[in-house]
Amino acid sequence: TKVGLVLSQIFSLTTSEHCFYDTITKFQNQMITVERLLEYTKQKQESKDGLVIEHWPKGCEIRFKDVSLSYKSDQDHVLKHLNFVIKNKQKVAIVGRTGSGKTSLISTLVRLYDFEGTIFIGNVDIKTLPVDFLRTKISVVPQEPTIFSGTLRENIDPRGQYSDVDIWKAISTVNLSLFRNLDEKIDNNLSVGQKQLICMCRALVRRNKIVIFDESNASVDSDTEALIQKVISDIFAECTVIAVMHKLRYVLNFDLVLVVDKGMIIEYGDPSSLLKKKNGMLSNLFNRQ
Ligand SMILES: Nc1ncnc2c1ncn2[C@@H]1O[C@H](COP(=O)(O)OP(=O)(O)OP(=O)(O)O)[C@@H](O)[C@H]1O
Repeated sequence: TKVGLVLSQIFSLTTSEHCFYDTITKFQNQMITVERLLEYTKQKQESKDGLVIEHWPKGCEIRFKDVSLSYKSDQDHVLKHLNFVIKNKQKVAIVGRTGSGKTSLISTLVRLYDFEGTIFIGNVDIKTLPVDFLRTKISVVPQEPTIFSGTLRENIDPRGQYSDVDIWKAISTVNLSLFRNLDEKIDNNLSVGQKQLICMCRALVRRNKIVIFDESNASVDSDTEALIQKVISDIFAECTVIAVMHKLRYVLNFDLVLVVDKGMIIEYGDPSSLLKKKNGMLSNLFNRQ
């Protein structure tokens, strides 16, 4: 439509010519949609094999053992031989320059891509679990949260598993005061921060013990940012939390910081010690903000 409008302004087109370009633009958009759908049909199906383990995970220690990842076999690795341990209930911030591999690292935990090496959660190699089962046990709050065109209830509890009381409890915990009714349709004009808070409600009702948070690159107002940090440190106190952080203002709230660069771990330790390191990568990133 925009292309049609611009063309009509440049060439001072008549209404019928304007309609013609409008139709062409719509047709082009529909062709892109068809192209995308065809791409999806070519995607390899994920294997659903594996063994469900009752009451897994008991302890939520996460252990990466020589984990590497490349998106395509003919491309360089974006994660290179990662080895680290996150203890049960620890809160870990992952930081690094743009493109260093932070989002790729957290995507391995829900097996979004095939990686080399082993990730143990609660002493179980996650490749031995059915992928759907694994994903129901880990809550992910993505950088660009998806909000379905539906009600607040459908967005927080898509499978209709929880009571109104549980859902309201989650909403009030994250202080989402915007809503009066669970069957209210969600307006897609919500801010990124508000969408992330709705994703956090999904995590809260499911009571998963592992929460992954990918901070948005978009600007989030300071109140919402503070609220998100409070949820991570206080509300998810009993969970193991891994949070990709772009803004380093709240980095001292975390037990540990893992600094990645070019897919490798450069520093891993408690934030106050790392910030004291002269010419350390965390202190350099921190001072630059
Ligand atoms: N789905 C993908 N397919 C191919 N390459 C990808 C894909 N996702 C990320 N990459 C590449 O992998 C590298 C690491 O990207 P990643 O998104 O993990 O970095 P990041 O540290 O999270 O960046 P940012 O801070 O900008 O979010 C980049 O070179 C990126 O271009």
